Amino acid sequence: MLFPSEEIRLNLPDAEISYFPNFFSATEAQQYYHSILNTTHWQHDDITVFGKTHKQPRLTALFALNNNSLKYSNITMHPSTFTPTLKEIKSKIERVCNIKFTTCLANLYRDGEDSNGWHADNEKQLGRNPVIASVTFGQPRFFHLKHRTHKELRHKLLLENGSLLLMQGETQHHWLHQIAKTKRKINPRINLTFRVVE
Ligand SMILES: O=C(O)CCC(=O)C(=O)O
Ligand SMILES: [Fe+2]
Repeated sequence: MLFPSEEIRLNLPDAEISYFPNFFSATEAQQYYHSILNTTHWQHDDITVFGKTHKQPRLTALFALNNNSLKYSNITMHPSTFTPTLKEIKSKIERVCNIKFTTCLANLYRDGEDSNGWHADNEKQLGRNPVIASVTFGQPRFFHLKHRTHKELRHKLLLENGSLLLMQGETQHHWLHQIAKTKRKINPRINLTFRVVE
C-alpha cells in the first residue's frame, strides 16, 4: 500500500498527532496479530512507581537494530533482533513517517485489566522531539490524552485494529497519554511503538 486511505490530524494545541484508521487491511492486521502473538517472547517485568514495586499491567518485548536498551519506570529492557514480520511493518510505516526507526517496543494487553498509566515518552535517549509510531492489532482500545498544564484539555480516541497513530513535534513535552483499564470483557490487543533510541 503506497498511500494509506486516510490521515486524520488531531486538532490539539502543542501537539502533532495523526491517526490513520486503516493503515493495514483487516486481513493483514489479523495475520500480523497472530504472528506477533505467537512468536514473541513476552516478558512480565516488575516496575517501581512511587517507591512501590509491582508487576507491570501488561506484557512487553523489545526489538532493535542496535544494542541500545530502553529505560523507563526503573525498567531496563534489552532488545532482541527484529523478526522479518516486524521489519516488514517497520518499513511500511517508515513510508509515511520520513524517519528510520531503530527500535520497537511491543505491548500485549491481555484483557481489560491490562493498561498503561499516564506518561509521556520523553526519556532523553528518545531525542528532543521524539517521533513515535504506534500500531494496533486486535482489540480496539481507547487512547487518552491530557495536557500537562492546561488541565481542561483532554482528548480520547479509539485505536482500531490495523490503525497507526503518529506522535511527533513537541507532543511529548506538553501531553501525557494512557490506555485505561476497562470493566468490559474484551480480547487481547497488541500495540507496537516504533521509536528512535540513541
Ligand atoms: O498501547 C498503546 O497504544 C500505547 C503504548 C504506549 O504509550 C507506550 O508503550 O509508550
Ligand atoms: Fe507511550
